[in-house]
Amino acid sequence: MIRSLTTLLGASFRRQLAITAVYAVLQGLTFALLVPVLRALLGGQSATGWLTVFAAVVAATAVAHYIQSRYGYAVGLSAMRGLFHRIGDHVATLPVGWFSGDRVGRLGQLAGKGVMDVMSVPAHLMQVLVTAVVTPATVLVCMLFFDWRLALAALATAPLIWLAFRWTAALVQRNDAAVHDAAAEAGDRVVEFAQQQAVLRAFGRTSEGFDLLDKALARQRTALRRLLGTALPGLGAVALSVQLAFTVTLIAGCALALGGSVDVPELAGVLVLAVRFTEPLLAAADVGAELRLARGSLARVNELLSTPALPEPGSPKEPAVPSVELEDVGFSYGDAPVLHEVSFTVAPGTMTALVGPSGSGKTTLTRLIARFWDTGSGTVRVGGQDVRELSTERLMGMVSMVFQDVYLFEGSVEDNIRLGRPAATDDEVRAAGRAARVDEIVERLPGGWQTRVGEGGATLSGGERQRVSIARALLKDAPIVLLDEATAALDPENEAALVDALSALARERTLLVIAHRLQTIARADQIVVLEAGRVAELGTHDELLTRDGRYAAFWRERSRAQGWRLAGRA
Ligand SMILES: Nc1ncnc2c1ncn2[C@@H]1O[C@H](COP(=O)(O)OP(=O)(O)OP(=O)(O)O)[C@@H](O)[C@H]1O
Repeated sequence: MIRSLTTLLGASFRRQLAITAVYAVLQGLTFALLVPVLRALLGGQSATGWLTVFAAVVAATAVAHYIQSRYGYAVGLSAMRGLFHRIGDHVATLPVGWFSGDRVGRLGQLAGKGVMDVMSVPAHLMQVLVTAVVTPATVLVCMLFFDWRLALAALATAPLIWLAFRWTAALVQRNDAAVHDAAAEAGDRVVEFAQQQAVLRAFGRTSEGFDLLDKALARQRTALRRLLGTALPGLGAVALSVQLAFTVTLIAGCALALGGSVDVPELAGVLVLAVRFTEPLLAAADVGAELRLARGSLARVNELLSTPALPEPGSPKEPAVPSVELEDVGFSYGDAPVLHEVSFTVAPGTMTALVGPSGSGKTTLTRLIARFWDTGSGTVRVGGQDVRELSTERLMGMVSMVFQDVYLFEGSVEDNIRLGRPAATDDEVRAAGRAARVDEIVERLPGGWQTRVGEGGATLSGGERQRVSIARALLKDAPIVLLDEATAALDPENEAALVDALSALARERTLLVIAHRLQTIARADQIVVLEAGRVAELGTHDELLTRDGRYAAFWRERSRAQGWRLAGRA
C-alpha cells in the first residue's frame, strides 16, 4: 500500500513518511528515557540531569507531532485535490461506452467516499502505522542499553505479534471484497429506489418495499456479519500477543530482579517502558478497519486510473465527405457477441433507416459510429477515414446524436440548446430553437427561453425534450446526424412538430435513423434491416417490398397496426 501511495502521491508522501518516522523515534526516546528518570528518582539519586534531557525530548516530540500532523493534513488535502483532478482528467479520456451499467454510481462513490478514504492515510492513519513500528523498535534498541536480557525477552515476542497482525489481515481480506461489493450494490439500490419512486408507487410497491433494495441490504448485513465472525479471532490474537509481550518482559524482569541482577528502580522503569511500548501496537490494531477501507479504495482508484483510455491517433486524418461506411463490423459486450459482419454505406446527403427487432443491435451500431467503443473486428469509416484515425474532437465535430431518451441539464431551455455550440450567439440559438419548433414550447413557459427545465428536463414532455435535443443538433450543425427516433406515442401536435423538426435536421445532412415511424422509413433512401446483429436485408423501400422478405413482413404488420396500406408511402 505504501508503494501505491508513493506512486500516487509522489515526493510529498515520502517526505511525510520521513517526518513521521522522526516523530516516532522521538516518541520512542521519550518512553525510553523513563527508565533512567525513574531509576534516578526511585534510587534516591539526583534526577535533574535526566529530567532536563527528558523535558527537552518531550518538547521536541511535541513540536515534531505538531509538524507531522499539519504536514499530514496538508498532504491529505493536496492528495484529495490531486486525486479529484486525476480521476476527472482520466474519466474524460475513457470511451463513452465505459459509462454504462452501475459504473456511474460506483464512480460517484469512489470520487466521494473513496477519495476521502485514501486521504485519511496521509492525514491520520500513516502516523498510527509508522509509530506502531518505529516507536517500539526505538524502545527496544534503548532497552538493549539498559538491560539486553529484558530487551531480548520483549523482542522474542515480536514474531508472534507480526504473525497475529498478518493472520488478522488475511482473515479480513478474504471477506473485504464481498463487504465492499455488497455496500456498493446497496448504495446503487438506494439511489435507484429514490429515483424510481414514481414507477414503484404506480405499481403499489411502497409499503412492502422494493425487493431489490431489501435483498441488497440483507446481503450487506450478511457480508458484514461474516466479516465480523472471521475477524474476531484475529483481533483477539493481536490483543493476546501484545499482552504476551508485556507479560514475558514482566516475568523476565521479575526473575532477574529476584536473582539480584536487576535492581528494583531499573525494573520499575523497564516495566513502565513495556506498558508504553505496547500502546502503539494496540492503536495500530484499532485502526485496522479504516486502513482496510483505505486500501480497498486505493486499489479501486488505481484500477480506475489504469483503465485504458480511448486511444487517440498519433497523426489524425481529415475526413473528406460526410459519409458513413461500415465494413464487416463485429462487436461484443464482454463475451456476448452483438454485431456480426455488418457492412453498408450511408452516402453523403442521404438518409438511411435502420430497422429491426428490439435487441438486434441498432443502438450499438450507431454508438460504434460515434466511437463510444471501438469495434471488435472490421472498420467504421466516417468521411472515408477509419474513426480510430480521427481525433475525438474532429469526429465529434462531424457527428451529432439525437437520443431517444434525451437528458436535459439543469439549466434554461436556451442553455440546453447552446450546448450544441457554446460559442453560438443568442440569435443563432433561437433560430435553431425555432427550426426545431421549440419556440412553441417556450411560448407557454413562464420564463420563456430562460425557463429552467429541471434536472433531466423533468418539466418537459418526452417529445418536447427531443425537440430541444434536435435544436441542439441543428445548432451544432454537424454534417452527419445519428438519430434514435422516439418510440413513445406522441400527441398529434407534438408528433407534427417533431416531424417538422426532423425535416429541418435532415436537410442537406447525412442521416442514419433508428426508425420506428412508417413515414420516416418510407422516406429513406436506403433501409437496413438488422436481425440478431446481422444485416438481413438492404435496399430501398420498393426493392424490399418486391423481395417480399422480412422487411415486407415487418411493413405489413406495422401498416396493419397503423391502418396503412401495404404499398403506402408518406
Ligand atoms: N452496455 C451494454 N452492455 C451489455 N450488453 C448490452 C449493452 N447495451 C446493449 N446490450 C445488449 O446488446 C444487444 C443489442 O442491444 P441494442 O440496444 O444495440 O439493440 P437495439 O436493436 O437498439 O434494441 P432496442 O430497439 O430495444 O433499443 C441486446 O442484447 C442488449 O441487451
